[in-house]
Amino acid sequence: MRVVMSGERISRKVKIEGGYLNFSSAHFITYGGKCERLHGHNYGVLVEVEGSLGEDKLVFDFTILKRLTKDICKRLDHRFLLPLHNPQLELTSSEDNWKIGFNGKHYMFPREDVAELPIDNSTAECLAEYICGALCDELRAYDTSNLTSIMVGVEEAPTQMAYYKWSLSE
Ligand SMILES: Nc1nc2c(c(=O)[nH]1)N=C([C@H](O)[C@H](O)COP(=O)(O)OP(=O)(O)OP(=O)(O)O)CN2
Repeated sequence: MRVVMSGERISRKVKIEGGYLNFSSAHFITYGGKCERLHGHNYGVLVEVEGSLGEDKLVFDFTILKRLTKDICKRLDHRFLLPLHNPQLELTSSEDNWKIGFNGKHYMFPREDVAELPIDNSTAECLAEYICGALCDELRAYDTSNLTSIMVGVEEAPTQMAYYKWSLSE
């Protein structure tokens, strides 16, 4: 094993990307006082976890990380991504439906087709933050004492991606 010199810093990370780490969903965002038309994306997700080596010489088990992330993707797949906290949208729910209004335009979605998300807007940035939070909740069941950060990237298209990084310690 290599001797670490004083002042040297080692950093390690594991990354999962591709495969089933994706979801195909409908959405629109509000921005610049406007509301986009309803459309969809084939979103891709990547996760990077930084930290030191644990007892088994893993930063974190890829297999577990993939399964947890895949499960979160499944909850979003083939659904309309509803940002529950968007102040520009008028949201009305009934037992079976969500009605969404913006400046006199209205959409109605069956509840079962909707992913109700506690976010302000379904931008790639907010989706990355949501997925990161959901992943951190799931990771509570595991020993994460060696981890220093978790980053989630959400790709709307190969040309555009947003990241959210949560640092667990300095
Ligand atoms: N930083 C961000 N910018 C934009 C986001 C976002 O989430 N984060 N989202 C959008 C829209 O949702 C839009 O769907 C982006 O799609 P895009 O493919 O860019 O739309 P265009 O039709 O303009 O581009 P084409 O490449 O011609 O398809 C906007 N910005």
